[in-house]
Amino acid sequence: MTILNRVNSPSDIKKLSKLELEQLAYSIRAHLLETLSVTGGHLSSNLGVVELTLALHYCFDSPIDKLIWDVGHQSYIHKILTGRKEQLKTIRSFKGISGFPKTKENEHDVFNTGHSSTSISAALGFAKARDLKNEKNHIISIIGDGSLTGGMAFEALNNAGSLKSNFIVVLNDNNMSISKNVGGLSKYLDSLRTEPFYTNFKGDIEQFLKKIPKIGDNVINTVRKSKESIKQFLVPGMLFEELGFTYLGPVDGHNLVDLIQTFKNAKRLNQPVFIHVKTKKGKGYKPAEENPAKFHGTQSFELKTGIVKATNNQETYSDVFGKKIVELANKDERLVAITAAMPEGTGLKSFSKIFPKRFYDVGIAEQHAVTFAAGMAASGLKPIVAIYSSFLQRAYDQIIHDVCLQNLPVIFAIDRSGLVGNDGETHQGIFDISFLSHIPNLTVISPKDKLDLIQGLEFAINHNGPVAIRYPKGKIYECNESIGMPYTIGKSEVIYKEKDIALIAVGNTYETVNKVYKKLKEKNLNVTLVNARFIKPIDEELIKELTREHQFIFTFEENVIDGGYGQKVQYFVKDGCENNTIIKCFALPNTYIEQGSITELRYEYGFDENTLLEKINDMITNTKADKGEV
Ligand SMILES: Cc1ncc(C[n+]2csc(CCOP(=O)(O)OP(=O)(O)O)c2C)c(N)n1
Ligand SMILES: CC(=O)[C@@H](O)[C@H](O)COP(=O)(O)O
Ligand SMILES: [Mg+2]
Repeated sequence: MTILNRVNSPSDIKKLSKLELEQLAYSIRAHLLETLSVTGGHLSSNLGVVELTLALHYCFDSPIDKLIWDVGHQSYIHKILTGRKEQLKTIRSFKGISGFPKTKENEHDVFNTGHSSTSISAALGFAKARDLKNEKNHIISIIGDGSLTGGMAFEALNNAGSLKSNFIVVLNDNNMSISKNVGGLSKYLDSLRTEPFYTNFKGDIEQFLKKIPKIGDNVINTVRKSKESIKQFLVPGMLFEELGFTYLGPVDGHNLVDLIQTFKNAKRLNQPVFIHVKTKKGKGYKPAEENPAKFHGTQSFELKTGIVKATNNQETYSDVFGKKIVELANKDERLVAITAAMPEGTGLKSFSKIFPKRFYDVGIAEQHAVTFAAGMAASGLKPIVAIYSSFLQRAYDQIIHDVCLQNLPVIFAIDRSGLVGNDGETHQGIFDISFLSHIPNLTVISPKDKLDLIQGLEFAINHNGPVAIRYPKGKIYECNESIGMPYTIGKSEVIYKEKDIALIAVGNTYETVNKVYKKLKEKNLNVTLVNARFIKPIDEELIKELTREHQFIFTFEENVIDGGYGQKVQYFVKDGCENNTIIKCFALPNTYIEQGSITELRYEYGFDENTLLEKINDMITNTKADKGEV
């Protein structure tokens, strides 16, 4: 029986001795590793915060005190300590527990997260509300060094410094985002971590200077004249002090005694406190310590060796995108690539190695990435900004105000469009068609397969204006019937042209729709099959033509129904065509879609081949019956 068996809630750890806490940290790591080696998940970040989470729950009284986890991918230990250790095996799975904090899941999850850099703002909101209500509790935001590169974190720090009550920001600094952290701030934090002098310096500046032979007295005299500037040199965390925080640290984030002492001190201060904790990403598991990025978000793996279980090395959409832009960059030296802290996920790793001077990782700063690209485009370059669909939501105004209003030739490579699966609500890329397809000047395309993605990127590079090209997570689809029709703006790709029933597939839905098409053909129905390709502008000429010869047009998209492609078609047909063609849009409901595998979610939301076929058949039969045709 391990000590973890005795821990079912945070109150159970408050009575433990130092030795027992250390044993508990060991048991938690073992439990985490054993479970995640089967389920997969965000391993490295969680291994790095075992002691930090233990110390937080030891010192504070959750859920009265509020622990707000930035991104929340590192909240697994918090989940283990708050009654969910058995459920950990269901993490990120359909109907299981979420990989992020969820208020509906547990009272200790006080604020939902998933996207980065929100925790300080949210915590400050809690703190202000507490003060207004005259309540007495502690509010703690726990943010990583990667997430601190997000602008929102600074907006919140700037706002928080004036608070006159207790508010704690814990910086979990492991020098890593998913990949190595980037930028000036990271260097600044690094300087605080690497100078042991700073770490130990707590005393009187003058006492210290006196110890320096000869130089000391002179320096003191100068210093007396300029107390602030010497503070600048010698007080660690001056940046945070200047923002109005009391800076504590750096603290060894794997030393429970130091952590507990620091949190106890921080609790006593009636003001904003910034605690700088240094941790090692992947701590306690050699393969993850050696390669934290690989185990940041991992599939299942063999515990002994750290070998990630076979994914058959399947080529993904991100891989194809990454290869193609290297090829395009070889031909066009104006092409540059930008990522917001996702070089691996977006497939830009090889580009970064081949063209280091034309590659920019700007940190977790999607808004900045877009406007940065706009500046480059305005200077004659061809920037490609590769951002996941859900993270691009952040940069809505920058897309409109900085890029599209000026009709600048920025290419938005939107990865993870559509359902992404296990990350759940915060990460599903199901809003991009709706939030992009009404923006003037922006062309929006959604390729159906590998060849189409390649052609789409060629089109985007040659187009003189902003283009958004969206493609999904996972294995690339190669369509045997791919005809590779050349790209013309606003023209769909007609794969088979008949009469009566038209199926128009948007992007990745083509794979399933193609199967539906074949089943309908087996029933000797007359079916037209179209790859929409352009979401904006839509192919009005084709749609007009289809309404003349088809009783039904069915559209398919992995996007919420409102503001989607199907509604655009419906609107156009109502407004611009004279026939009575029935348009039925297959899309996702206007809701937040939980976690699960992509296949499970497609079943759940009726997007699998059989359900679609059934619905289409029913619709055809009912309509014909209404018309007295059967
Ligand atoms: C807005 C946004 N952009 C990108 C991401 C993807 N992302 C998740 S975790 C992460 C790295 C976070 O680094 P850090 O905060 O230092 O935490 P660590 O993983 O090092 O523990 C990134 C880039 C995200 N969740 N949200
Ligand atoms: C926590 C987070 O936002 C990322 O780690 C995300 O889970 C990455 O998703 P992919 O695994 O699809 O790259
Ligand atoms: Mg980090």
